[in-house]
Amino acid sequence: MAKLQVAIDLLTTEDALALAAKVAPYVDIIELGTPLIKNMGSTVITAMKNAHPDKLVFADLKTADAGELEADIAFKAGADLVTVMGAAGNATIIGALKAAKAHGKGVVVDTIGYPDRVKRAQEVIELGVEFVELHAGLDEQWTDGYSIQVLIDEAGRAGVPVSIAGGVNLSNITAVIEAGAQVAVAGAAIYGAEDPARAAKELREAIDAVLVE
Ligand SMILES: O=C([C@H](O)CO)[C@H](O)[C@H](O)COP(=O)(O)O
Repeated sequence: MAKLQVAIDLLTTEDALALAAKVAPYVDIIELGTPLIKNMGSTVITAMKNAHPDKLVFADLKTADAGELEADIAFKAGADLVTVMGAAGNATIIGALKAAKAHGKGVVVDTIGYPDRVKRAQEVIELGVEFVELHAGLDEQWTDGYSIQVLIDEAGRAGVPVSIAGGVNLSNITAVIEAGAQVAVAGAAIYGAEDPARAAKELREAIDAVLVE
C-alpha cells in the first residue's frame, strides 16, 4: 500500500509539532526537513517521535560522509528512517546501514543532483536500503522548465522501491502512485496550504482512490 509522507520544511520544533498535529491522521511518515534539523538539532527528532510514536519519523539528514556516525545520532534521537545522499560513496551508505541494523531502523537514499537517478537507485537497493527517493530538490524545482514528470517517468522505469519528492501535489499525486512510487512525499503542498489538514486529507484520498481502482 502506497504511503503519504509529509515533508516539514519549517524552521522550529514548535511549528513542526503544530503542523504534524494537524496532518498526522492522514500521513504515514513524518519527515523532518534538512533545514529544520540543521536549525534545531536532533532534539526536534526526539520531540516529534514522542508526540507521534505511531508514525514513522524520517530524519532528512542528507548525509554525505560519516554515515554510521550521523545515522546513529538520529536513530538514538528517535528516527525510524534517515537519508544518505546517493552521490555519497557506497561506504557511507553501508556505514548508515550498520547503524540502522544496530537500532532496528532503516536507510533511504536521496538522489538529489545525481545524473542517472534510476541507475543509482538500482545499485543502492542491492546494499539493503529501504527505498530510494527520486528527488528534485527545492532549488531544482525553481529552475526554469522543471517538471515532476521526469521523476514520474523514472519511477516507471526503476523496478525497485522508490519514493517521489519534488513538487508532489493534488494535481500529480495520482500519476505519482500509478507510476509505482511506494511513497509520495509532499512538502509545500501541505505546509504551504491555507488548511494543511484538508490538503493532507485530499492527498490521502487521492492515494486511496488509486488503490481501490
Ligand atoms: O527534501 C526536501 C528538500 O530537499 C528540502 O529539505 C523537500 O522536503 C522535498 O523536496 C519535498 O518538498 P516539496 O518539494 O515542497 O513537496
